[in-house]
Amino acid sequence: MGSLSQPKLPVINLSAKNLEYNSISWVKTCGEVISALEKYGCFVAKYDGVSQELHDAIFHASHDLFDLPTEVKVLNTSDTPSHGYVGQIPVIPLYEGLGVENATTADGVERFTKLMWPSGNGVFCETVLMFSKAVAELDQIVMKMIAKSYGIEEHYGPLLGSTTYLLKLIKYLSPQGDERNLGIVPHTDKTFMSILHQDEVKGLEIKTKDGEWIKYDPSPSSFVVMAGDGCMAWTNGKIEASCHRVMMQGSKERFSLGLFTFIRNIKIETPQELVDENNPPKFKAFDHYKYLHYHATDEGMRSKFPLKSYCGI
Ligand SMILES: O=C(O)CCC(=O)C(=O)O
Ligand SMILES: [Fe+2]
Repeated sequence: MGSLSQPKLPVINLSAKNLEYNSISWVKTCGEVISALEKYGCFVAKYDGVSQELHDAIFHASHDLFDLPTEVKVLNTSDTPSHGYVGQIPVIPLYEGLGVENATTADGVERFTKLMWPSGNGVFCETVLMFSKAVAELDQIVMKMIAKSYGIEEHYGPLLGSTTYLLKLIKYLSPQGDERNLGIVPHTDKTFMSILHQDEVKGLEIKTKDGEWIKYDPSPSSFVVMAGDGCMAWTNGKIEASCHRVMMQGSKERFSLGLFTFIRNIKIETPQELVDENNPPKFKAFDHYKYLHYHATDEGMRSKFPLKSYCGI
């Protein structure tokens, strides 16, 4: 495609008021969500579950967090690869991230807050919990739509019951000089679903199936809803995880947030409804956390398509 037409991601209104379950507008929106996910593996959701005040508060909280000394931030460790503190990585020197595990529960957020601020930080704790819960609702709206569209609603119940939420707070330094610098290398998320939100500094790019990079234009009421490898396996590849990267430019630092879902205790397994002679099964049932550990091995990191290397049929 020529440079005249800037490709854009579909924008879909998922605000609560026009989304009564199974209403005419719900069914219509459902169709838009599925076609966007099948085409791009992601879309931009307009969502009013996070107010402008909460948007301001969460980025304020994020600035406070990254202002802490590195010795404190590295205390955030995790048994799961890339769930704790990630920073000072030679291939992505601009990137720093901290994961809050079980971010939709008071216990999870309190544990993280206590680690970072032993004497407490009530505002941080409340803000993170409120933001995570609001964005988790958006995830559940989208998941219900996927399940309904594919006629696999009965399989969504157990999945929802086993869903855990990781909130990742991310900061990118501005590149030195005026080149475009890689903030994060092209990848697909190893999550089930990812919902990304950010401040006004651009940089997120999504690759289309034709290999073009779409530049995301952020706003406080916009969220990028993106399928991860887990969703790809569950839907038998009908929805592909989208490849994305962050390119940093200019003199401003960039702050972003990802609410990431993972499936604990049950295997991710393609429902029989999505398998027939024209659609043979593509992935074996697998344990999501074991997959995350596999991805962190040399073999997993070298693989061009780790989901396929791990559990492809
Ligand atoms: O910063 C962003 O917008 C994207 C972050 C990302 O892709 C990730 O953490 O997996
Ligand atoms: Fe990502």
